[in-house]
Amino acid sequence: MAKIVTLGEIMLRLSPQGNDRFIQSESFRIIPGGGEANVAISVANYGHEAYFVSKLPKHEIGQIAVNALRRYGVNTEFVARGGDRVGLYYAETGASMRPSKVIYDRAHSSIAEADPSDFDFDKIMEGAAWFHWSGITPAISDKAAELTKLACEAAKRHGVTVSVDLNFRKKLWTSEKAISIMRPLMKYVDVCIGNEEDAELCLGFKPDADVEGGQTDAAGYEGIFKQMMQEFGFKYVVSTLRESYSATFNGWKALIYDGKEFYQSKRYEINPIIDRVGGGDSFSGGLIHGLLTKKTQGEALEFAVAASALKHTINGDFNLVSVDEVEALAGGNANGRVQR
Ligand SMILES: O=C(O)C(=O)C[C@H](O)[C@H](O)CO
Repeated sequence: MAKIVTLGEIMLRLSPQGNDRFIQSESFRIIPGGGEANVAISVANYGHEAYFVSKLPKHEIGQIAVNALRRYGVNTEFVARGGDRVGLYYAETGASMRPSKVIYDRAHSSIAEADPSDFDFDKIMEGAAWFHWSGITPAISDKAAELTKLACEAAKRHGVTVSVDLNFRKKLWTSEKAISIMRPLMKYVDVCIGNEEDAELCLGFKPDADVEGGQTDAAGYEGIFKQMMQEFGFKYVVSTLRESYSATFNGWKALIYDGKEFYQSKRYEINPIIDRVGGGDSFSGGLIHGLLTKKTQGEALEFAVAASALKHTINGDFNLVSVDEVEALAGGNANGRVQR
């Protein structure tokens, strides 16, 4: 299996019980998570040598996050320790027509204030097959954006495949700022993951005209994918596609383009959704495993979309599933019966 490195922030998610609102809560559950940490845990579950790179305080609250990574087999040797703050976010789970809500409390976290001297990126990338980051990392702070660039440069020096999940977060930066930082970073990227909204807000691509009811259909993606490929020369452009036409219909599928063929995965109907946070990250984790181990882009995508469909059934950010469980779903052998 391969050495896979991810860079970003792991936070503590503070959530009310069940569907309670923030203001009626007397206690919050602590759930560790963060885009790139979630990807590291996914690939560790698939048997890879996963390394998460970040900075966390030395105190016990920082240790909660380190322990969460170690519990699932992620190597934390390159998590620098120091600074004062672990990023927090509060997440309220919606119900029916009431949407879920996130409030960040992450400014001045240790990773937001980390310095290049906290990391030896050449050592980190040595022997790695894959480096993954997301648009959340450069959005955290200018210093974190600089770290992202240094990590990408080191990855390229060591011949490491680089993937990005564009992951636009409007509470962290504006589209103008995102475009100015993200576009120059695309020259390091081999595999670009993002929906049409991310492509517009992070990279400045305008969606095609055939957007129906606010959702671009699979055909509408072809134009955007072609433009992205032409401009940045990615090896693959990939997107998940949520088809939610009602509160109970949660269609979930994905698309991949290698510059020659568009492949569209099968669609899963996920009902009920237990926790959608981390759904995109579980897709990225599955895609990395798929592209590293499968023969075709189609097989890789089917693995990724099945992995992320399963994530929606699990509480917390992490996709705690094995290769066999994902293969069973992707291969049509999962029937929801008790496994004895
Ligand atoms: O929004 C973020 O910055 C997070 O990393 C929180 C969640 O873990 C992430 O959004 C899941 O993809």
